[in-house]
Amino acid sequence: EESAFIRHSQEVHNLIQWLESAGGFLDSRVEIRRLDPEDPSSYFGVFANAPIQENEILMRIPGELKIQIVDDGNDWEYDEEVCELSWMLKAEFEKGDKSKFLPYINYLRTQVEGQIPGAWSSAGQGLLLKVQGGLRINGAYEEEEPSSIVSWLRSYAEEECAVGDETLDPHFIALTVQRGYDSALIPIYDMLNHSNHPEKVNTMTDSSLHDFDDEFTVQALRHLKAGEELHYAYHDTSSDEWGTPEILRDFGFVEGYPHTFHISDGVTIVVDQVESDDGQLEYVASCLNENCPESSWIEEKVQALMEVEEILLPEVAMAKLQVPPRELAIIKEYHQALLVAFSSISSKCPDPDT
Ligand SMILES: C[S@@+](CC[C@H](N)C(=O)[O-])C[C@H]1O[C@@H](n2cnc3c(N)ncnc32)[C@H](O)[C@@H]1O
Repeated sequence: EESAFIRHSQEVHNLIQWLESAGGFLDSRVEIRRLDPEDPSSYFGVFANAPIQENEILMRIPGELKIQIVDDGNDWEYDEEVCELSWMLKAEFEKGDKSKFLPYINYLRTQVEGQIPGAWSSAGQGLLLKVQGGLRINGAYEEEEPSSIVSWLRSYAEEECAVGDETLDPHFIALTVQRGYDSALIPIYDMLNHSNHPEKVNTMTDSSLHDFDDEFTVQALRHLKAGEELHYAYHDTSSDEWGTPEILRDFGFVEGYPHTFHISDGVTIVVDQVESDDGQLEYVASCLNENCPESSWIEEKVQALMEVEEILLPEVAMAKLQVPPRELAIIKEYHQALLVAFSSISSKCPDPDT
């Protein structure tokens, strides 16, 4: 009993009941549970617990369950959407039991603060900035300062989303960015985790995604095996400028391979991990359109990352910098991802002196 409770959580149970009572649907072969059912601190994901055929409907979310910005016929800018949706979320939190999204709000209340770099401790933010160095970060429309990987949230809270003198609690902005889909927060669907690995992306949504108020349908992209986790790609890394650093900024984790780094206009490094003939895992890096950065640039980056590793990581290990363990683990993963990317691409980069 106890373990079933930890596995599913009361909040998730209530969420599914709410979905069904509103005329929505979640296939009984689809289970929402913690990644590690035995660990009550692990996060949630969505799994197929029996085989499912290609194209079968996995879930249907009625339009009225979505928290969605009002379609006023205007083309909203990205930051306007994020701010508007975040204010709407705050309003629902403040309605208490009177929110018509109560089961959803109660689930979101379980989400702790500090999940994304913008909400990390200042020690964690400082260390991440050292790892990031001058590496490019993209916004919705243009390049941002590399430091915006941590500073954007505060800037949204105090500037972009402020209304007059009233600033917005950054936690609502973080929740919206981590879980929102364009102009909407979509309960249940937002329990799916991210992957951009071609073999792991296994769900698709219908075109009603961008239609206001419409019901929202998720289908199996291919045959699903029992036990498989359901994923979709939070960003189409081939068509927009969101790569591994931007996923870290917005969602608070280092994605699995393949990794993508948009390092300057028209220059993108993609790194994949593949199994070689003798069964070993190895990294294969390439530059999109064979547009590679200069070798001196790569050398500089590798050098800077080695310095961070040699000087900072042991220091942090001695707890001098007091970076919380969860943040440190993510920073180390990111550091490693960058080092792998730059050292594996270097042999393919032109040396201007030759
Ligand atoms: C839309 S929610 C997905 C549901 C979430 N895991 C939960 O427990 O409610 C997005 C958040 O889930 C986590 N997440 C999603 N995909 C992940 C992945 N591939 N690895 C690690 N964390 C991931 C991140 O915290 C992210 O900000």
